[in-house]
Amino acid sequence: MSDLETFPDLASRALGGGVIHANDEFFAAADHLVLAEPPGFTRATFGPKGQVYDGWETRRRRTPGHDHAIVRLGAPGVVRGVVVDTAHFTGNYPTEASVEACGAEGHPAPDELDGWETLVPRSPLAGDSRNVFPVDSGRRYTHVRLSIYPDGGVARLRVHGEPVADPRHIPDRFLDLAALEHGGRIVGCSDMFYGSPANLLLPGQARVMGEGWETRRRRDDGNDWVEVRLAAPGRIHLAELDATHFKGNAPGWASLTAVDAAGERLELLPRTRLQPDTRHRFPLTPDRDAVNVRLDAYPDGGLARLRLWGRLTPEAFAALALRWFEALPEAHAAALLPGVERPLADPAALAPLVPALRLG
Ligand SMILES: NC(=O)NC(NC(N)=O)C(=O)[O-]
Repeated sequence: MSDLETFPDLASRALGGGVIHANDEFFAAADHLVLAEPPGFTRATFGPKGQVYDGWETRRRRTPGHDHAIVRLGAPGVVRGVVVDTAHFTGNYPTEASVEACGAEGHPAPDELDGWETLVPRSPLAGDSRNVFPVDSGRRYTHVRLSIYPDGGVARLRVHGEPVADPRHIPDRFLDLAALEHGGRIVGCSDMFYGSPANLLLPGQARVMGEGWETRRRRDDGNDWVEVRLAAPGRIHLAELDATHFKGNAPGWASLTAVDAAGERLELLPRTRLQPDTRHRFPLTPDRDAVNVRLDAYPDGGLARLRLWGRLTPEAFAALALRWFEALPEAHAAALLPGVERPLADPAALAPLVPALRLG
């Protein structure tokens, strides 16, 4: 895994990303760009329009110009890099591509988006390849626009980055502190033989076993584990250990251990029996706030999702609100709080936008 791929794909359908516009989809629908699974290909498979591709493919241009598609990110955030994957496009890949992004308020239609900023300038592409472009912007974007020159096919567009949660979507400072879309992430794991632990933190329910975290069969006396860095420090009140789809391979037992800001360990859930194919909920009453949580699975097995519902400390909520506002693109920040200078000296300046800051 490259360094870039340790950041989640903000555009992925698995996080709720979607293609909201493409000027041409003659050969293959742009919706394929954000599918989580790697692109496939079956040679000499022809539909009514031509060869079937698992990607976005436009017709051969006979007029000047270029083609483009717009993706709404599943989790808005700071982009660290983009992968324009031309897998299986050999005689029909675009010779160049560029990527722009913007930050929008609310739920805009494609033609209402503006303030596009360049993430990747017009750059050459290789065919049947992962074309990797590091991005150094620091801004929080909600949409990206892929332009291809002059036309052709792209299998996937990966937009790796750090999700930045909107504090206005966190009522009463209560949220799933482990969720990828809020900024939770995996920082350690004993085994990911059959499935990535990052799947545990995705939204929604897994459709099949392959959408969860699964280890190989253990043949020693140890046990498997995964460690989560919470989106921000908070008090966990409900843990959800979802073993849905794991019927012959759910862990027999599980425990949860938190680490607080001082590095002290805190037992959240003692070793507890699990049932196969079951969504377990455990109300918790810890006396301290957590920063990291380790899930131990005994002895091995798989889980579909891990949710750690809890309340952010007032300081953590203020820090999260500040991070969000400081990362907004210039025009977006100015539209929300006209005349306010950044960096903000005090997060209280955000109270007109984020009333929960007043509750302290
Ligand atoms: N063999 C092809 O892939 N041809 C064409 N594309 C499709 N999808 O048939 C083309 O013109 O790029």
